[in-house]
Amino acid sequence: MIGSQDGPPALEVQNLSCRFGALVAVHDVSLAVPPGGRFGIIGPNGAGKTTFFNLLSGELRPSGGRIRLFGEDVTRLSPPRRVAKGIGRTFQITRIFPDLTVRENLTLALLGLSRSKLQPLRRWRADRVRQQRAEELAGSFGLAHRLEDPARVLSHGELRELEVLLALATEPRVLLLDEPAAGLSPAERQDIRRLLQDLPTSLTLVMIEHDMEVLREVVDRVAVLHYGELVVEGPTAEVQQHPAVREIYLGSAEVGR
Ligand SMILES: Nc1ncnc2c1ncn2[C@@H]1O[C@H](COP(=O)(O)OP(=O)(O)OP(=O)(O)O)[C@@H](O)[C@H]1O
Repeated sequence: MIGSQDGPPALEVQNLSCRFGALVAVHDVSLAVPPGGRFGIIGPNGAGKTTFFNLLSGELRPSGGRIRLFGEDVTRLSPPRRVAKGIGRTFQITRIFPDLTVRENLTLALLGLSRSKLQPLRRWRADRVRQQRAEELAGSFGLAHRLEDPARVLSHGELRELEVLLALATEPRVLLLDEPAAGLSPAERQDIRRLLQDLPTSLTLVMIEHDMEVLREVVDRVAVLHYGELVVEGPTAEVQQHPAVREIYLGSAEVGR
């Protein structure tokens, strides 16, 4: 496994649960991801994956359990405070502003680091450090030529890349990616796979993803959620072959791909 076994895990979840009325969307889930670990979460539709992410990023409060980031209990912190502590994420539904350029979207995300969100646009442009960082980020994903284009003209694949960049702009220590390859063409999938493989090794990555090829290449361990429960967790290849997992996915192409 990538990552150190010394010290506290980058992310530790203990007995985490979330109820919506009578429905238990996440039930007593425990797992730990070491610093620099690459971790995948799979499960059929409605298994509780997005709810689990919302608990991690603070969009939802758990009904029970604990979340620790590098040993620090963040269970009760608001989403912005978790971002400040180092949890970054993308969303299944994009949060990109379509009429702003790639540069402006990135600059806005970079401004999320400070308390100066209300600076007028011309002052962002004068902020050389952030402009340089926006250019570096775009360059690292091959989006430098798109900096001055409005986000609405980007391809689906480029939008997905921009989402990852926006999350990286918050300088996360733990990055949560919600289906980064969803809806991409085979060529775009390859691009995002490469991009994810090239992320700094110090970054801890947790991603929800259906595409087993992406998972095999990017993550080293996978957890399977089913009806809100963690059914199996282990090395990607083993999990893929696990009888319980094959049964859950029986009739579905997802796990055999
Ligand atoms: N805000 C909510 N209020 C009530 N029920 C919810 C809410 N959010 C999710 N659920 C329910 O919780 C269960 C888990 O949903 P969740 O979206 O977490 O699953 P998922 O594994 O992410 O599914 P998908 O792959 O379709 O995105 C589902 O039965 C869903 O209908």
